[in-house]
Amino acid sequence: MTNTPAHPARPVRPADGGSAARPAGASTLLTGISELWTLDPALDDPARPGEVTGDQVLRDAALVIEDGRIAWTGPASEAPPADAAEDLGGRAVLPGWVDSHSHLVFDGDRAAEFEARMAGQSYSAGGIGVTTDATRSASDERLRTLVRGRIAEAVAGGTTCLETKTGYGLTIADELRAAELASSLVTAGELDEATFLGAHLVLGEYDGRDGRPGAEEYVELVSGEMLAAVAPHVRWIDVFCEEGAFDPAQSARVLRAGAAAGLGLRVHGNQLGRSGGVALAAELGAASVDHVNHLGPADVDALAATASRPTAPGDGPGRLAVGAGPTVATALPACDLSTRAPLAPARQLLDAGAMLAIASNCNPGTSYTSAMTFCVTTAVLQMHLSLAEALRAATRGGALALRRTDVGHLGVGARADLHVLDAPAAIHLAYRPGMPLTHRVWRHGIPQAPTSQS
Ligand SMILES: N=CN[C@@H](CCC(=O)O)C(=O)O
Ligand SMILES: [Zn+2]
Repeated sequence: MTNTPAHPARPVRPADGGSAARPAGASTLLTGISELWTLDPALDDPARPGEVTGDQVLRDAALVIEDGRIAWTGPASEAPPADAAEDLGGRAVLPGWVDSHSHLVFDGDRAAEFEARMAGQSYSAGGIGVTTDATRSASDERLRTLVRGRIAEAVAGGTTCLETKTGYGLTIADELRAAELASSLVTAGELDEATFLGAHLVLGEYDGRDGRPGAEEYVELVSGEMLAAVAPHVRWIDVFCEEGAFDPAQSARVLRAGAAAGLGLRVHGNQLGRSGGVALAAELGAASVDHVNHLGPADVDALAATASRPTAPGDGPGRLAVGAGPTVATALPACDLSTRAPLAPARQLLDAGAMLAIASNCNPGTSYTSAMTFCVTTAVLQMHLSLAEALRAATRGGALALRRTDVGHLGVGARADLHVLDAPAAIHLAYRPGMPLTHRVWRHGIPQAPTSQS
């Protein structure tokens, strides 16, 4: 197998600027696909949940996009006619990455903090306050421009489904502003999921000294008035359950209030130590617990035990109920490297039977990158996952963590979110680390701006 596509991409019919320009109902046939990772859930093996089966990867394949959805996949020799066609030149096609964990609503960077860390300092939650100051000072317009720029970066790297969190406002007004921004971008189809993270840090203004309110009063605010203001704009609530942030009792209080408000639960847990976040997430039925660097055997067992929890239909097409199903363990490889933390034991989690996702955790403190491809590469090279395991975790795994069935795979009816590689096989993602392998991206069936020479 060579490391270049079999032949250059060649439009079979003239490029017309994308399906956005085509009439509704127009179909596009993509051929020249050397390897098509459909990861079609209809072909899952019930005896091996969480694994990629042979039928879920097609060779010499084709697919049809219609109305922003996958309308057909199969062998190229059996491809049906379509209104337009494009030859992808012998490239591999994957579902777009599902990045189930990012913090894109912020201003400022923390390069100096990062540099100090590379010189030996350890990460602590306190830096969140630095970003909170910068974010509060940013105008609405500036914040929107920054977030949209970060989304564009993520999409250029093959991400087509993106969650993001509030958490750098930490007052009612500032958290509401971040939630409204995220929610407006979800409505516009630029983001996919929005999460309330008022429980990110107890700022110094809640130190309980000299008549100032204390941490418990902040927890009261987050789970009361702040939650009430933000909840209409988000689907999820998250909490940073860690020493220096929120302890398990405080975290439980916030999460229970979120659940009572109809939100799904997410947890930042066991990042800096055995914080109790994993146990809490499993106990409360969180959809995901993220970081998971410091796990004891009981944590691994608790996550694995949730894997058989059934999901339930949600309140819209492509959505599952937020409160049913496994607690997905979400590894954040770029964050682990950027904080010089022990890598999350993804191999051990998979071997134990836990559900796994991989996400970027893009944020200015611990992981200033949205490069999901880098995360997948790292998971293979450093966390000892197979390419299929890492690829699945960064697509289907993320979708499960977000309780979505419309993304993370290319089964018929799925959102037409495609990641075309400048390579004949997906293993090149790990075989050629760091190379710009994203050739083309389709999101909602719409081709995005080309990202590499064809
Ligand atoms: N750990 C908590 N929150 C972020 C970091 C936030 C920051 O340091 O600004 C994370 O997921 O790593
Ligand atoms: Zn995070």
